[in-house]
Formats: sequence, structure tokens, C-alpha cells
Amino acid sequence: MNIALIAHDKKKDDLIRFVLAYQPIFEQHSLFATGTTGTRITTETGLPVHRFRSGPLGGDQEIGAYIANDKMDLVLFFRDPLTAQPHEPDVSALIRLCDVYCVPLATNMGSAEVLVKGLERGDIEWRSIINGNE
Ligand SMILES: O=C(CO)COP(=O)(O)O
Repeated sequence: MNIALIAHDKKKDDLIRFVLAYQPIFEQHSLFATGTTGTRITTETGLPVHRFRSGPLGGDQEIGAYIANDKMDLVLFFRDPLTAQPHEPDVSALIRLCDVYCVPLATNMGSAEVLVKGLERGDIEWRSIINGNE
């Protein structure tokens, strides 16, 4: 499965801890991330990550393009709801595309935990039928 990992600045520490906690699961999948998030994941967990541009510089939109082309199977986006983002329209567009294409999306650690456990159990295997991936 192709998994997008994204975190706003104040949530990046949480995302790193989350990826470390579930590293054995993430190791079995292809990881994608916005620029700064991806750099931190690679540096602090050693996992390979395909990095897009930084979120404010178009990274959210690049991930949105993957979603629109059925190339993203799961999105874990640790949003910061208490800080205004200069690229808020991009954030909204990414979330909207997840809804358009029925891509499982978590916007906080609580829901991310449920999705990752579902991923491990095979609950998201139906995505393989859509995109032909294994
Ligand atoms: O801003 C972001 C998502 O909207 C995240 O971008 P970075 O990973 O480059 O900080």
C-alpha cells in the first residue's frame, strides 16, 4: 500500500513517535510524505520515504494528485487545528480529495491508530482491487 504521512510543525514529534511505535507495520509499505515531515521520518526512523515538496510549497497538492490518480491508499495527516496555516486551501483540498476518492484518512493520532491497526489486519485490502497494487 502507498501511505502518505504528513504533519504540521507542532504535530511532527507526535508523528515521529507514532511511526516508531508502528514501525514493523510501516516497513511493509511504501511511504510518502511532504518535505519536512519526510526528512524527519527518514532521519529519525531510518525508513525510506518518497518526499514531495514541503506542504506550504505545494507538497499537499502533490499528494492530492496521487490521490486523484488512485496512487495513494491511506493518508495519515496529523493536523494542527490551533495554528493558522498559510496554505489552508491546500490542506482543505487534500482532505476533500480523500473524500472524493474514498481514501481512508486520519487527521489525528487517535484515528490514525485505528486505521493502522485496520491496515495490519487487512481491512484496507479493497484498495488493491482499485489500483491493482499488492
Ligand atoms: O504543511 C504541511 C502539511 O499541510 C506539512 O509540510 P512539511 O512536512 O513540509 O512541514
